[in-house]
Amino acid sequence: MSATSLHSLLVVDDEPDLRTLYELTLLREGYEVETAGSVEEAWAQLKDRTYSAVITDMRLPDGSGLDLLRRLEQSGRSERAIVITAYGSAENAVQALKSGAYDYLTKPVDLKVFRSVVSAALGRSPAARGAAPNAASAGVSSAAGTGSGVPADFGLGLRSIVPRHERGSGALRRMAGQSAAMQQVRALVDKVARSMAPVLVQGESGTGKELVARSIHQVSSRAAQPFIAVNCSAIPEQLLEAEFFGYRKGAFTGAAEDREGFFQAAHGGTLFLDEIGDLPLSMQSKLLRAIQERAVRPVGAVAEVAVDVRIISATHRDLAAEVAEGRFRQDLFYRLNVIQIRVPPLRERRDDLYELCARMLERIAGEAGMAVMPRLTPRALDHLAHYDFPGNVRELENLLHRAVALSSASQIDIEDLELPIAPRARGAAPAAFMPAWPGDGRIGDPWSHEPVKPATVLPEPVVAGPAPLAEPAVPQDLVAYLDEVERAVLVRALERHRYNRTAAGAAMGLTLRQMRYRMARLGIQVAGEGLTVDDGDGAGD
Ligand SMILES: Nc1ncnc2c1ncn2[C@@H]1O[C@H](COP(=O)(O)OP(=O)(O)OP(=O)(O)O)[C@@H](O)[C@H]1O
Repeated sequence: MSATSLHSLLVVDDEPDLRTLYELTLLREGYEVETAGSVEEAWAQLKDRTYSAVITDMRLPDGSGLDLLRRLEQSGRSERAIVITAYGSAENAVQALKSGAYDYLTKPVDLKVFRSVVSAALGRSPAARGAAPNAASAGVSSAAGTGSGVPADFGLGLRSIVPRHERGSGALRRMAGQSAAMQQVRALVDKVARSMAPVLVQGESGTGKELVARSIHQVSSRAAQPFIAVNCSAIPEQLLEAEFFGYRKGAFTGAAEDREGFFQAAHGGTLFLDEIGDLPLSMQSKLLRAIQERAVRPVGAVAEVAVDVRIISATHRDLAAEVAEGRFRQDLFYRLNVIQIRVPPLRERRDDLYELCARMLERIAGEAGMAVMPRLTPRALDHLAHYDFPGNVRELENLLHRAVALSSASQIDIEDLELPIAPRARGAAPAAFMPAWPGDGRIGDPWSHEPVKPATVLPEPVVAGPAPLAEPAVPQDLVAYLDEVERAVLVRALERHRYNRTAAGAAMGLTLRQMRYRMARLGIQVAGEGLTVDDGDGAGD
């Protein structure tokens, strides 16, 4: 018995010829197949037994495929559903996905696509597709264009491929925040992970859109397959087609070998298209075609290659407005926006700030191998509470990284934050920041070393008014700034290791020789039971 015959399928279509065609195709794949010609007939069979999947035509004599889908949903059945819709009826396809279909097929059904959609629905790995593009396998991104029209470095805009060891883990757990908004995001992630429906993640820069996309992938049945993240805005227009669809050797000057594109690299998995709103119109129509046909034609190739890819896209733009302005194709918008997840900016979910700080500080400290997790003083947290975070969670993350590097003690105070707003008069964090995190003083509590109950820290509720907007700080002298960061880190490491240079260096992956060099360069000297630091001009290179 082959592995596929473990799967039983119910095919529902009222046209006998098509029914037979589908049946034969599936039997040849090794599945066990039963058929029905109407909604009621199908339902009667479903009452008798469970199938692995139901493949149904949309138009049936006694109702529609959607009726069958709803019944399956309402009775909590485990079958995955695939709906076959008439050509060009995007509305029906979208409707089917929204009603819980795993995927849809359009007529006339391409049997290759048919087989691959069914096997994806059953959680079988698609056929191996050869190697990913070079840059892709290196997992590197480069935003530099060549300007010559010749793609010198394929993989432009390619942000990452989930490394094998990270697959199926992490992103959802990493997503912090218990605000109503984040709970809704999590619930949606869980719901949409079960289908193939395209998802559009909308939100300002740095809100966590990619984290949402990774979470969907990791929760989905595609988790063991690649997750390819692409930044559409980083790819020069003339390279887009080759980057997305690949190319054949000799297709243009410099094409010395066949190369697969993002679609082929994501085969069986998820393709995350970040900044989709930045794709030029010409590429939008090619992308639409690839999504509709589930096939791509590499530049210079004659034949198309079938691809099984789930698309998740993201944008910080209002895509509906872009459509109205004629900058984004309506039909593509319709295809991508089957399910929308909006990730709110940090200032709209201020309740999450406390937990975010706690989790990030814990992670930063863990990554840096610090014995004690640095904590925010109440003053510092109050200060953060009055900042609007135009760069959202990413800005908070960067700011905490910098603060950990700059603060010489295990507490992070206002000065270490370097926020571009003036500190308020000494006071409490506003009520809007009442932590949803249990302030129990454990390692995850960023407030202080002591167990602090919010009520004792927040004597009087203050309603957070709109915080003044300001440009994030940019150092006026980057070299001096980075030296300052490095100096603070070295001093802290030396203090932690009782001024033993070998131990302090080893803790940071430096040899004694490297440590000596850096200390000399930054004017740090061990003097008896302490340090002298000369941060003036004296420190030679
Ligand atoms: N809810 C969260 N919990 C923990 N970390 C988060 C959360 N949201 C975002 N982050 C972290 O913030 C950083 C930025 O997130 P991400 O890259 O997903 O944002 P984005 O919206 O995709 O940004 P951009 O629009 O610039 O591409 C990442 O390091 C991510 O891990």
